[in-house]
Amino acid sequence: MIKICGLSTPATLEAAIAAGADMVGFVRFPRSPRHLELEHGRELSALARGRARRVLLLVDPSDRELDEAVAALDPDIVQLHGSEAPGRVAAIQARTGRPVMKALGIAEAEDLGRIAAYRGVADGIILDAKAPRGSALPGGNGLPFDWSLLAGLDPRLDVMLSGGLDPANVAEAIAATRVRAVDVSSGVESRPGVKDPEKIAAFVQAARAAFAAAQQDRTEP
Ligand SMILES: O=C(O)c1ccccc1NCC(=O)[C@H](O)[C@H](O)COP(=O)(O)O
Repeated sequence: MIKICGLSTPATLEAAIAAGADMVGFVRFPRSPRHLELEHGRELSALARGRARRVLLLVDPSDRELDEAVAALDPDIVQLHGSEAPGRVAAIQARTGRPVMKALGIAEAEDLGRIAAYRGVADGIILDAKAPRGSALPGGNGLPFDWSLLAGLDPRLDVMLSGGLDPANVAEAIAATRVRAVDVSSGVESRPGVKDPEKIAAFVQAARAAFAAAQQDRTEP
């Protein structure tokens, strides 16, 4: 699974789909350079319908914000990138009728302990770099975390790796962590909020090759 997050123009959305992205992410967070107004989000999401899984990213949404955004973007998946507790994740699943992925910020080994509370509740877990103190954004900061922290993770736990990935490091990240899903935003941009079609294509190509190599390693006797 490859997710390109923070898409905000038809051209870059088309570039992500043409490159073979499995998921495309749309951000609703007013402080973000990737924030989409509802009508803009509705148009972009409609372009991707049936071509890639559309992920609506929200941060601690109220029920009203949730309802408005889901009605406009009609996402296939909701991604929660704030401090939503497991009970709120379950409530959002029930309210929207959509699968919910929960992002958890990771900086040190003990942060991985939070996975247990969401396992069996969230439909997917994204491990992202914890936002630096004082950062305006809870995600999308272009910062990696220490991938070696994932060495002890239960291999049956399918997580999506995020944070500071780019076309040059995604293969190393996949080889180091053995994840089967990756997520990128800043690493395929020319500046904050501006996606670069060439970087998107390079990222998807590098990730696909690395997934294929990892799969071969798993199946070889
Ligand atoms: O991308 C944003 O602007 C954003 C804003 C608020 C919450 C989350 C946000 N992005 C989350 C993502 O899904 C990113 O893809 C993820 O954090 C990785 O970002 P990056 O390190 O920039 O690749």
